[in-house]
Amino acid sequence: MYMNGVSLSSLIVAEPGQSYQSEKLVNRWIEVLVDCPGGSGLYTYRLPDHLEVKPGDILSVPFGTQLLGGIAIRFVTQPPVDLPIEKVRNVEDVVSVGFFASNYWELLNRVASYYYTPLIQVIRIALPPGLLGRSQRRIRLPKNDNNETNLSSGSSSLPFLSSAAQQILKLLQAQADGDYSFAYLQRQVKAAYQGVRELQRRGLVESYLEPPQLTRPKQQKAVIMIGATFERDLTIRQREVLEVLRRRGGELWQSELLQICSASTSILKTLEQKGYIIIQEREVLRTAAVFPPLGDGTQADTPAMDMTKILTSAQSEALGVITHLEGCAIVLLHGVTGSGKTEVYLQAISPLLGKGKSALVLVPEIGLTPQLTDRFRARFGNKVSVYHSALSDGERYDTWRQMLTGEPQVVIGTRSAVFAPLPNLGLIILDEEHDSSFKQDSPIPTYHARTVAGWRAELENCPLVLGSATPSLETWVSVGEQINSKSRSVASVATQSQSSKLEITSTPPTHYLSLPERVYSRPLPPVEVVDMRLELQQGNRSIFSRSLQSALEQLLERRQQGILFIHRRGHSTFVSCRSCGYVLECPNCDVSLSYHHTEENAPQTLRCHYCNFGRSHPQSCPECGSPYLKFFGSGTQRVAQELAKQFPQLRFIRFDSDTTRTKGAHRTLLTQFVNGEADLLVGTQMLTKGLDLPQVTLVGVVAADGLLHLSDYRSSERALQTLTQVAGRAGRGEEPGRVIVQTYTPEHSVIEAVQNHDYQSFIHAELEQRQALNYPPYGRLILLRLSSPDPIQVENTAGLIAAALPTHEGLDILGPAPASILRVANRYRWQILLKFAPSALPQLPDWEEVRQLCPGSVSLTIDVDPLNMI
Ligand SMILES: Nc1ncnc2c1ncn2[C@@H]1O[C@H](COP(=O)(O)OP(=O)(O)OP(=O)(O)O)[C@@H](O)[C@H]1O
Ligand SMILES: [Zn+2]
Ligand SMILES: [Zn+2]
Repeated sequence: MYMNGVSLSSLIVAEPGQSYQSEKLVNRWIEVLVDCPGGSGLYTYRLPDHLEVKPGDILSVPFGTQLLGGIAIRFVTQPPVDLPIEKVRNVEDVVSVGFFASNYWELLNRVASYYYTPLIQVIRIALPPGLLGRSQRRIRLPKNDNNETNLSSGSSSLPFLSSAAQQILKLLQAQADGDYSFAYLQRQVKAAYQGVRELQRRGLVESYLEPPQLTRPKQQKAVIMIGATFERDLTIRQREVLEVLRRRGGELWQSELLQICSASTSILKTLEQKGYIIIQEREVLRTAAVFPPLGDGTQADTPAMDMTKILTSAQSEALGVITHLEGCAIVLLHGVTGSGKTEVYLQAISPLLGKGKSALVLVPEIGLTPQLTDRFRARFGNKVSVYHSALSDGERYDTWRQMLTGEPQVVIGTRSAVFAPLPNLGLIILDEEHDSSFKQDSPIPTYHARTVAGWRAELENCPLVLGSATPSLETWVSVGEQINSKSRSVASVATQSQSSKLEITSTPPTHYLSLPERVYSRPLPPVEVVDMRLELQQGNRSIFSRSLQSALEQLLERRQQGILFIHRRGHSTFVSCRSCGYVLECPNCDVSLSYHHTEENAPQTLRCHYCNFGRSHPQSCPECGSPYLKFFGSGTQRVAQELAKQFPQLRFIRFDSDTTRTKGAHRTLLTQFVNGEADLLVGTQMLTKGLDLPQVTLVGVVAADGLLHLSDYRSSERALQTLTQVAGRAGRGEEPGRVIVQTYTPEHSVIEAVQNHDYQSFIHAELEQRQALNYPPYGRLILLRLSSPDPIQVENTAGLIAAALPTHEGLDILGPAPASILRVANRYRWQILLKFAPSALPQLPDWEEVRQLCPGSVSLTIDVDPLNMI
């Protein structure tokens, strides 16, 4: 397999065939993963005697009328019962031995076994779609040491070869590169298959799998401004568009410009005709569509101005530890919000690239990445690529190939990027490691990128850095606990001036590194808690407390910017009738519908946040006909409406999954905000994840209560993380910040911890509770999720399974119980929770047997270490 003139197989195969799981060649049946349009899956083939195959090899197999590439997955003792033996076809050949580097193959196997998932499902997430189907088997003359095609051996014909072999050799020698597709040779030469085998045996030719050619580079329209004066012939609208373009330096992608201005292409055509702009097709590397940098260049790091920063002493101490690590180690970088963790990452990666190594940077959500990607790109230029599931197949494929070149590079991606096939990995960074989006709930494997990253670091023998201002309790216990119990006597970590570290000698070694202060010793913002019960008692019926109202007014006066955090998107969480109390519900799920009202003239809709069912908002109650329908609970839209009513001069941008649905929307909205086109950013969870906007001085939490009262054992931890993170967006620049948290339960321990910036005391109290109840990080959980369109069958099956589970000490079986929302998308859901001490693991049931208890209509997902219990 060759790409860019480099042998792919030599890159990704460390030691071909050495440490694959040793499955003995006792069976003649093998399951092969075939992946092409029209047929994707695991198929059973017969192994001819003369072929030696190991799992992980690339084979060529007949499929319909084609010959396709496939990955050997595992040997089986017999073909599936429904497949008559005479119908089983033979593996045609081995194309590439050890396609996967052995440690990568080992990683996939570990994921499969820990998450009780068939290996094929794991390979599926690791490989870009359609890889095998699009690849082509080729035959070539071997290269000599100078990488030139070795033609000498065959300049005269070799009499001991069969005629097919001679003909093939002749064809290859006549061709400049000595290289043909196997399909071509088969058309040209009779018995080409035997001929090729014969030549391969004698080492006269090689067989390899060539991935598809890069599809035509993607072209995208760019708008370029020409001429600087605006004449009278312009409408106001046209002038606006030009103004935006000018403010952005005179060049923008057309799609982006249209999005910012909410304009149509016709306006650009007119401007082009009038000679103000030109529209040009430009080539974009699909992996690198990040032009232009966020903002006007004064806020974000841009190539022109980005410089390695002089580190604070805590940063440089942390960096020193990280850069001196040898081999595998797990590092918790616990830095308060705005302490400059990203700068540590950047400087830790920099020397690696020089040594020919690559780095993997995992982030929670793609909404976060425009800023982070810009920073990395500013530092490392085109060595940076982005890999996440929202990429198109083509983009994913390009990036995947780019990684396999082995060039030292930095890959930034979301959880699935933990499988990015980077050879020569020197460092893995998992930023905002506490974030639950690193966990996949479905489909299987229900992996946690942090767990997989730990294995990967071990197998690649490189460090893993887990960064957070609010570390997860899991990480805290595995890395930070010891240092923490020591420093508990220290008054408060925030007053420690030096970073502290501790090495715990276990395998792999762990390090706790702390950045207890913000850069330039900027203070963490004071947090004011407002008791909304008192507001109401004192006659304030607005959703904004008096305190928040005056802060918003101040914001306007001082021309500063702020963020308003709301727990939910949409307008209201439910709509009900004032006359009869009827609540509008989703016909498919057991939840109420949320009211959505997107724009001035858009139709008002009711939407289900679980299955996305939508309907128009009724004029009157479907039950009693009363016209008085009332909205309860406030989402982002409602808050936006209230803002518009109470603060008409305040310009705001809504930042939630409703407004960031289109590609590039995150970037566009943030750019507008950075450029001062709005005073306030109003949004959900998305705001909490790593945004670095120095001009933000005010953060308001409209209602903390929605976060506090979720019914699972992690809700306090999660609430504190979210609130601390959102509070941490304030006061990151020169102006000090302030935070206002509105709540009906100001005495809640989470609220107190946010107010005092005291994460550690909270952790201790929380850990004690977890330990008492044997919840993670002390005990382990496995959640069996059952669902079916048939309510009776799923309940019965849940009962059957629960009864069949082994009972022994140390294994608690909770349930079966209906899920907290029984029906979603017309499927009824039941669950069984297994809780056990890690040592109980070997006595877990045989999941295959458990699966057999499920009738066809009931599906079972085994969620290992579940985070989301709904
Ligand atoms: N040594 C330094 N000197 C000056 N500025 C710095 C330094 N280190 C980082 N910064 C700047 O401080 C700001 C905050 O840094 P960064 O975004 O990395 O914080 P963080 O620790 O990741 O915060 P959070 O956890 O809240 O996302 C950034 O604008 C960054 O450019
Ligand atoms: Zn009614
Ligand atoms: Zn629904």
